[in-house]
Amino acid sequence: MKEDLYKTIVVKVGTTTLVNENGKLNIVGIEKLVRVISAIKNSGKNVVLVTSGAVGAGAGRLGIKGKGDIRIKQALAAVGQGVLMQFYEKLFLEYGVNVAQVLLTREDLETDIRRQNALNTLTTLFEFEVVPIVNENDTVAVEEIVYGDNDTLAAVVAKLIGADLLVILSDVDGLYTMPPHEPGAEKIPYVKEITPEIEALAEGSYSNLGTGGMQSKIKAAKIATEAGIAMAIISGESPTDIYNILDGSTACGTFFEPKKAGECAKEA
Ligand SMILES: Nc1ncnc2c1ncn2[C@@H]1O[C@H](COP(=O)(O)OP(=O)(O)O)[C@@H](O)[C@H]1O
Ligand SMILES: N[C@@H](CCC(=O)OP(=O)(O)O)C(=O)O
Repeated sequence: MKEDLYKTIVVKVGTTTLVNENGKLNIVGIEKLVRVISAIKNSGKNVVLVTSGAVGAGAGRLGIKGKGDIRIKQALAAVGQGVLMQFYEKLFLEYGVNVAQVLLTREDLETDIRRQNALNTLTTLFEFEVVPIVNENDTVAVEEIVYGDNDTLAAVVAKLIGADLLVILSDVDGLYTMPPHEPGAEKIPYVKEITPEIEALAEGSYSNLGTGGMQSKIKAAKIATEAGIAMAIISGESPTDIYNILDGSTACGTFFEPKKAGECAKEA
C-alpha cells in the first residue's frame, strides 16, 4: 500500500453485503471485510467503517420479514445494532484492532457544536488507533431529520474528517448505464464529473434489504468529489480491491475523480 496517496479512508458497507436475504449475517463477507480494514489500519492509515445492516440484522434476529414502517425499523435497528457490534468487536479483536461505536444523526452533523464534538471524538479515536464504526442513530432519527441512507452519511463523515478516499461496498460492482439486472446494462469504470446525465442513470434499490440504491451513492459521490475526496463503488464480495485503490489503481468498480482545489461544481 502506498504510504502517502490516501491517509484517511472511509469505507461504507451496505446491508446487501452484510446480511443474507434470509436475514442471517453474511459471516464470510464480514470476515473478509474486517481482515482488509485491519490490514489497512495496521499499515498506519486512519480508517472509519460506516456500516449499515442494523435493521436487517435486527429483522433476522427477531425473525421478522419485510421492511415495515419507521417505528418498526427503529426498533429493529435497536436490536440489530448490538448484534452487528458484537460481531465486529469479536472479529476486529482477532486482529488486535480496537473499535468504537459512533451513532450519528443528521442533526448532529448539521449543528455546529455537535458536529465539532463528533469531529473531536473521531480525531481522538484516530490518536488512540481505534477504528470508529459509524451508523445512523436510527432509534432517534425521525423522518424529517434523517439521512435515511448511509451513503450520504458516509460522504458527510468523510468531509468532516478531511478524508481523502471514500469506498462504498455494495451488491453491485459499480455504476451501470442502467440497473444491472436489465439486459444491455454496462459498467461505467471512471466518472470524471457527475453531470445530470450521470445522475439520471442511477435508480433506487431493487433489493429487500438496501436503502437508496444507486441514487444515494451518486449523491454521496457528489458530496465527496466536490470536497476533493476520491470515491469508488466496488463489490462487497471483493473488499481486497481496496488494496489496489490504495496503490493508486482506478480500475476497480467505478472510480469518481475528486475535484481539485479551486475547481467549481457546475450548476445543474
Ligand atoms: N445505474 C445503476 N447501476 C448500478 N446499480 C443500480 C443502478 N440503478 C439502481 N441500482 C441498484 O442499486 C443497488 C445497490 O444499492 P442498495 O440496494 O441500496 O444496496 P446497498 O446495501 O449496497 O446500499 C443495486 O443492487 C442496483 O439494483
Ligand atoms: N442505518 C440503516 C442503514 C440504512 C442504509 O443506508 O442501508 P444501505 O442502503 O444498506 O446502506 C441500518 O443500519 O439498517
